[in-house]
Amino acid sequence: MGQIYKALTIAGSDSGGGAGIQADLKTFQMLEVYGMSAITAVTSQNTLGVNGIYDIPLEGIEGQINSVVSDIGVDAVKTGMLSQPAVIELVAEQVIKHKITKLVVDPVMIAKGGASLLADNAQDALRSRLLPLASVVTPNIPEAEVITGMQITSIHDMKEAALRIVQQFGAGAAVVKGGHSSGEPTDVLYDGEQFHLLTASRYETRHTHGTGCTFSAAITAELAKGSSLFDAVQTAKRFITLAIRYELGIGGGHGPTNHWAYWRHGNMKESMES
Ligand SMILES: Nc1ncnc2c1ncn2[C@@H]1O[C@H](COP(=O)(O)OP(=O)(O)O)[C@@H](O)[C@H]1O
Ligand SMILES: Cc1ncc(COP(=O)(O)OP(=O)(O)O)c(N)n1
Repeated sequence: MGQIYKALTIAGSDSGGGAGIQADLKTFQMLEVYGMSAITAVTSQNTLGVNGIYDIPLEGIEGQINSVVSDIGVDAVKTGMLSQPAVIELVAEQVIKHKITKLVVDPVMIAKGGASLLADNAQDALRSRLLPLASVVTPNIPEAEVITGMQITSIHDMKEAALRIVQQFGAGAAVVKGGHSSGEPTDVLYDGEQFHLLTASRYETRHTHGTGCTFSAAITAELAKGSSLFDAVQTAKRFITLAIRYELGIGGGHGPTNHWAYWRHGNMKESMES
C-alpha cells in the first residue's frame, strides 16, 4: 500500500453532505489521504439552508482530537466551522500541545444560505489565537473583509488583505478566494514572500455549496502528502474547479459540488481549459 498520509478535520457536520466534515473527508479520500474528524457542531442542513445547529461539548471535541492524534497521528490538520470563542481557544491549545505544524484554517463564518456559523464574539479569538498558528488561512472575500476590517473590491485589495493576514495577524500564508467576485474566480495566494494568482473559468451554477470547505480540504490533503504550499494550492484549485464544473445537480437549492470529478475528469487535458 505504500505510505499512508493522514489528515484531520476539526469542523462542523453537514447532514446534507456538501460542506463541513463530509466535504472534507470526501476530498481527503479522493486525494488518497486517510481522513479523520473531530466534530465541533452538528448541523441539520440541506441544499436549502441550515435548519439547526447543535454544539458539541468542549470535552467531546478535545476527546476526539486527543484520540486521533495520540494513536493514529496526523500529517496535516484543517479547521472549519468552530462556532464559539471557547472552541477556538480549545483548538488553539490542542494545536500547540500536539505540535501541529501543518495547519490550514478555513475561517468559516456564514453559510451560503445566510446562517451564521461563527458567533460575532468569536472573531477576536480567531484573529488572536488561531491565525498565528496557521500555515495558511483561506478566507473568501467577505471573511477577509471581517478579518482585516478593509473593503475588498479588486485584485489589488485581495493582495492587500492577504498581506495583512500574514504580516498583521501572523499567519504563515493566506489565500483570499475570489468566488464572491464578479468575473473570473481568481484566488490570491500570498506565501509570505510573493503573490501568486490562480485563475480558472467561472461556471454559472447554483451548485456551489461547500466550495470553500472542499478547496481548503484539498490544500490540507496535499500538504499532508508533503507538497509545497504553492503546489498544494494549485492542485486544490484544479480539484474545486472540476468539482464545480461537473456539478451533480442534486437538491432544490445550492447543491453540493462533485467530489468525484477530479478523479473522473482530472487527467483530461482540456478539463480546465474550456
Ligand atoms: N462559479 C464558480 N466557478 C468556478 N470557480 C468558483 C466558482 N465559485 C467559486 N469558485 C472557486 O471555488 C473556491 C471557493 O471559493 P469561494 O466561493 O470564494 O469560497 P466559499 O465557499 O468559502 O465562499 C475558490 O477557488 C473559488 O475561486
Ligand atoms: C457544517 C458546515 N461547515 C461549513 C459550511 C460552509 O461551507 P463553505 O464551504 O463556506 O460553503 P458555503 O456555505 O459557502 O456553501 C457549512 N455550510 N456547513
